[in-house]
Amino acid sequence: MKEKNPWHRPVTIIITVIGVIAIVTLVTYGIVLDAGSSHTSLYIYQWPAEKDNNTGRVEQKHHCQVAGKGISSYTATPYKAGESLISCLKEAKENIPQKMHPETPLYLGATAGMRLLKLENSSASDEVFKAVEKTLRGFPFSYQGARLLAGQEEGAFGWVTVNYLDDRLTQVSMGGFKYTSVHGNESAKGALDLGGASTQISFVSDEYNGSESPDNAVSFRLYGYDYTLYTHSFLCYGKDQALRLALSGPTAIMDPCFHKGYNETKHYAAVYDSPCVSDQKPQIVSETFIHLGGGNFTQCQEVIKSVFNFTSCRYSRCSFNGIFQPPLQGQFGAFSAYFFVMNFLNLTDTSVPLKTVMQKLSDYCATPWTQVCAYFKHDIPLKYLAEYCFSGTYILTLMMEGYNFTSETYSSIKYIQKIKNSDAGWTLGYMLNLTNMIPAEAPDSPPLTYTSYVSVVTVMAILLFVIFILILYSLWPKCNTEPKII
Ligand SMILES: O=c1[nH]cnc2c1ncn2[C@@H]1O[C@H](COP(=O)(O)OP(=O)(O)O)[C@@H](O)[C@H]1O
Ligand SMILES: [Ca+2]
Repeated sequence: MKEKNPWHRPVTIIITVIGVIAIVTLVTYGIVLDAGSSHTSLYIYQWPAEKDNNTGRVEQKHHCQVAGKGISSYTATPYKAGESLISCLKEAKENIPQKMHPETPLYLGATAGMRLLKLENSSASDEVFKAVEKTLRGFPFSYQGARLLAGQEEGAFGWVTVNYLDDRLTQVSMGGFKYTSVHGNESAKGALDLGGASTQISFVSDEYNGSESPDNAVSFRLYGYDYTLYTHSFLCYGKDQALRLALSGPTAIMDPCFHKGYNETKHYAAVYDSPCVSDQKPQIVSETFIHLGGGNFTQCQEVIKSVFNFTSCRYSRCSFNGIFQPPLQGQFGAFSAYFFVMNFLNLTDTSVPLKTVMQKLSDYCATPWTQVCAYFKHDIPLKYLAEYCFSGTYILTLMMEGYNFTSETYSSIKYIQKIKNSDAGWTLGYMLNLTNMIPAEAPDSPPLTYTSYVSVVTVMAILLFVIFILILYSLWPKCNTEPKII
């Protein structure tokens, strides 16, 4: 009979131990492309493969900014919208292990730029989506669709992201365990998202159950707790479209929202080729106008106020343009362009009194363009630089006049870019929803945290291995040192 190799079993055990550790530390990935009005971003998320239904486990692994403009700008050459995504998708291939590619879900969500294009020319928007889909399908990931997000979805998923990353979705950590606790409305944080073509406000309010203006209600059941969220997306009130609204009046020539000394010849088409303002196009023969800066914060505020309509409200209370809004409640996270603009202006600290914030912005707006340009032109793209006075004034006016924040409640807003290394925005909430990552019901018993789980399995595997070696050692044939009695 053939003798068994005594090393077979330890080798098998070592392989098993490595296998167990590999399984528990396996990582799953997901990709979401945010096709915004101004540009597209690709985000890769990762999370441990084994599901323990805990919150706060998904994190952003990689971010790639697509070169060029948003996909809605490629109406004349839709195939270029698809091509523009290739380099970021290649980066995604490099950042995700090859064997995981086929099971990595890939989503693309388009927001207000494509919403406007659909209004303007729906067949052009179909062509852009087709081109984008063709490119996405050409990559080895698990393509899950490219679609237009409704404004409510954009607002609601932004809210989910912020509250998920902030660990506010009804779970608290205590001594290594996560317990479900009745957090709900008291601890949920509102979300304010400012884009180029639309802006979203989303929050929970004890005074809103969805019965008044049901179009603004989004209901979730997350971790066993029901939330009814108030959300509204204002199309045309992102900062780029709002600038067009502000420019499209008689004030277009001497613009108080631009620095003194700013003097640019612009095409009327560049202002009016958008459904937000196309009906206001002046009947003028000339193709261009001169855009002159006046650098006056107070006058700029007045111009911006004029783009909001406060005249009619058929509900108990409204924000603007006749849109219902319940009373503001709790803290708010303000992200995307809110952060970019206020961060540039050095005004992200909301514990500073609002009066001081306004004074600083007023001083900035009054700074001559030559001075601003000389100071920043090497670090900041000129387009952004020229618009920061307008954008800062727009943000404060939107918050104070539009959404009814006051000098007291202003400090409840926090300007945020990232939470725990993940960007604040709708993409993470969108993926959590589509991958069913957030369960409706809370786990029955307090589960072990992932780290504790991996530690316990590892320690047990090592212990088993040591015990096995000891047993093996005890059974090993030994030289008998005792004198043999023959
Ligand atoms: O560094 C920056 N400074 C100022 N604004 C920025 C910066 N980076 C991005 N933005 C602005 O943020 C906004 C992002 O909007 P996005 O492209 O997501 O549109 P959407 O959400 O309305 O579809 C745009 O107005 C863009 O110009
Ligand atoms: Ca956006």
